[in-house]
Amino acid sequence: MTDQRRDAAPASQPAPPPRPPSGLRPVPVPVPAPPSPSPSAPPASAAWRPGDPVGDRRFVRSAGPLTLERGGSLPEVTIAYETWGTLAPDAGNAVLVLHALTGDSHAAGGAGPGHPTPGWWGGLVGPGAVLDTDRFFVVCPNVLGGCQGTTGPASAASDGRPWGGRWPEITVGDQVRAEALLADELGVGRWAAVIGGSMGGMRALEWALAFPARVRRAVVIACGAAATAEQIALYATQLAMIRADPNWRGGDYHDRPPGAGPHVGLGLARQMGQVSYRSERELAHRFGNAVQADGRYAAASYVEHHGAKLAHRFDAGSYLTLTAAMMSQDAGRGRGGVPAALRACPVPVTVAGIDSDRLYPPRLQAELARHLGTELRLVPSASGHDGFLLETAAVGRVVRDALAPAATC
Ligand SMILES: CC(C)(COP(=O)(O)OP(=O)(O)OC[C@H]1O[C@@H](n2cnc3c(N)ncnc32)[C@H](O)[C@@H]1OP(=O)(O)O)[C@@H](O)C(=O)NCCC(=O)NCCS
Ligand SMILES: CC(=O)OCC[C@H](N)C(=O)O
Repeated sequence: MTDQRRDAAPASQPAPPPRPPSGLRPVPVPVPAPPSPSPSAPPASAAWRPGDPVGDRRFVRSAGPLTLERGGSLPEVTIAYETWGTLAPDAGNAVLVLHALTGDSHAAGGAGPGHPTPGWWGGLVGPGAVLDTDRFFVVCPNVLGGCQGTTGPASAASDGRPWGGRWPEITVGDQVRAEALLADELGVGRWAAVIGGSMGGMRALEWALAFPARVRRAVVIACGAAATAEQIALYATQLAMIRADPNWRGGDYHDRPPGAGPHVGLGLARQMGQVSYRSERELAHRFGNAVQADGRYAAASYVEHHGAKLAHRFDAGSYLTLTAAMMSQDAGRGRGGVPAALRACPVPVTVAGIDSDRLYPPRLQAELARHLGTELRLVPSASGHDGFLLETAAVGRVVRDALAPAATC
């Protein structure tokens, strides 16, 4: 596989001089850092076999093609994943944890080789934790279309060149069918639970609908049944920002020199996304209309920081294909519509939302809960949508309650 972060920002730029906030500042240049080879890609060595470890990650490769919902297929799919705990002989203790848009397989554990940051749900996974690894075998795969080891636009296609602009449109259903290949490989016939937030929640729901016999319980957090007009509008604008970057080149930039990718467009898309991930109240409280010593609005500086940070660690092609998959999310597609699909779901589903979430507002989880015939758990948080990552104690209680019946099954 190739370097999966070719859109990473170029090396050192001098800090711009302070200027008065005009609202018309030029496009910010991402914070400098030398692009490094992706720590997540499987070794290119011919000796590499599926399952061989890289850092804490392991990899499986599909035996054949993955047929895609929108047409076409991926001839071969590699899935990067991590596990914690021990799989019981009957495989009945396996729990699938699914990450959101820019997460990865590192749900728990410290930073280290292959992992620039600690696990994104570290408070929930571990010995004695809600997802008690003395009891459960926890599995977290990197999503199809991602850039942390699983096949995505930055990966090599059959001709050895990056997929780039040839990468096909994928859906949430395709992502889940790729994850089912991993379950097969691990020998997990039925998950004790499938759990996810945001884009991970969409996949947890899809697992329950597409593979009900393989899911004992699902926990669906901070998402809806189908993309809303506002989400589509926000996402479409973010995709346009990436495509408007001249370095996007129709998606064919992965074999260009490091730093020559569309990191400006990706950073702008993340800036916009970042606003939607947090609550208006939180931004007002944290930043108000304060101007920093460098002359920038604190709120602008904050989103620029997040845009720059993502441009260093994520692939623009992955951001685009994953965002497009969320835009096309519709749990009722091919199932007679959302109400019918949810009413027919035989899997017990726990539905939770973040009370200040403006991107996936609680009305969406209320709709899910109503049609699924379950109650809605609302997590109080000032942090908006990102509350599913930040409110680990409250989210942990939701997961703990959902898993309680598993002890007696
Ligand atoms: C988990 C997550 C929601 C963080 O939320 P958080 O802790 O509330 O963080 P905040 O929104 O307060 O942002 C903090 C950052 O903004 C910076 N910041 C705050 N105010 C700022 C300002 N006025 N100007 C510039 N930067 C500012 C902080 O310095 C900090 O920088 P750092 O993250 O580089 O240390 C976020 O990291 C995320 O979305 N992660 C993606 C999911 C994930 O974990 N992926 C795995 C990564 S491999
Ligand atoms: C829509 C979605 O998956 O949002 C996730 C936001 C989170 N901060 C992330 O970067 O993954």
